[in-house]
Amino acid sequence: MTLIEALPWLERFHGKTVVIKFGGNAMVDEELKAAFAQDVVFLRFAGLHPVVVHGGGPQISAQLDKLGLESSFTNGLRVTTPETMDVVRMVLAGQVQRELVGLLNQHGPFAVGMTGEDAHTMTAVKRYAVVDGEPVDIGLVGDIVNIEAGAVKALIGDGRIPVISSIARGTDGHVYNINADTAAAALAVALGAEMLVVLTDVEGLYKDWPHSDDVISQLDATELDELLPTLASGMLPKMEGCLHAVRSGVGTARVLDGRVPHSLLLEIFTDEGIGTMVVPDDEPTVTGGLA
Ligand SMILES: Nc1ncnc2c1ncn2[C@@H]1O[C@H](COP(=O)(O)OP(=O)(O)O)[C@@H](O)[C@H]1O
Ligand SMILES: CC(=O)N[C@@H](CCC(=O)OP(=O)(O)O)C(=O)O
Repeated sequence: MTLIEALPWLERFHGKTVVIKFGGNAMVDEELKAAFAQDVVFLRFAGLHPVVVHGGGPQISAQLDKLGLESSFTNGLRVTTPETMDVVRMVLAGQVQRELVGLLNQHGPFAVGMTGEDAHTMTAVKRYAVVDGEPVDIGLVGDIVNIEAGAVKALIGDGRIPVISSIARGTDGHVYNINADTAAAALAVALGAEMLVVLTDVEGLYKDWPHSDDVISQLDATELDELLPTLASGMLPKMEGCLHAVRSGVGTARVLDGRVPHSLLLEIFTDEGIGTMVVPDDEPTVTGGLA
């Protein structure tokens, strides 16, 4: 990458909000985590407004395991008992979020951690999984029904980098566990973000997974809508989130390989788009990272 190649992208994205979802599977490697923190701080210095929403599924499962508690998933969502919820809250807000805040703040006083509970940022209602057309009770798993983006916007306005755990306050007094992809997409919409970037542990959206590893480099909302019923659990909330985002005003939604060091910078500031980019329906086909 030559530096000058970045100029059109710097011009285009200056002052724009980018919501980045950092997935639990992409955050198991120490060097990758540090490279991710560098990229996010780079975006901040380049004049963009990065906002991080993080997951931590593998880390929650590991802690449950240590405590002798079982992890079980229905349609990719963790069955969340009150006991499980305590562990989810402890691991996401107390461990994963703290670690990301620490890594970002090695570069300056930027990151401020919060959960969706803070300042009523995320409000949820109970969500049921649907199995064979029937609703299934999966405990304290929530669907976001409202976002109060004021606190996040105030942090952005103050030059900070918000780091948000996917936990929401319920209107019924409970605390809800939210899939982090869903939370990131909802926040991107509420912030009117230019871009939603989902970092994960595969190259992007595979065409015919698990039979082939051909990555779909670009598709529009209608094409994605048609593909959704064929997707398996881990990818489903990601691609549903991307679809919701581009249909609700977010410029583009991208799924990137978090295992590639600096994939975030490569995607945003170079002409070679990597991973999968979802564009709104009326967007002309483009090459590279530009949408
Ligand atoms: N069509 C697909 N393309 C790519 N990955 C897929 C697809 N369908 C299912 N997957 C699975 O989804 C996983 C990513 O989801 P997940 O494990 O929830 O990641 P994260 O922890 O980053 O949120 C991949 O590792 C892969 O096993
Ligand atoms: C309801 C639900 O399933 N919540 C997720 C929240 C964390 C998450 O989404 O983490 P990843 O992005 O690393 O998968 C969970 O408990 O695992």
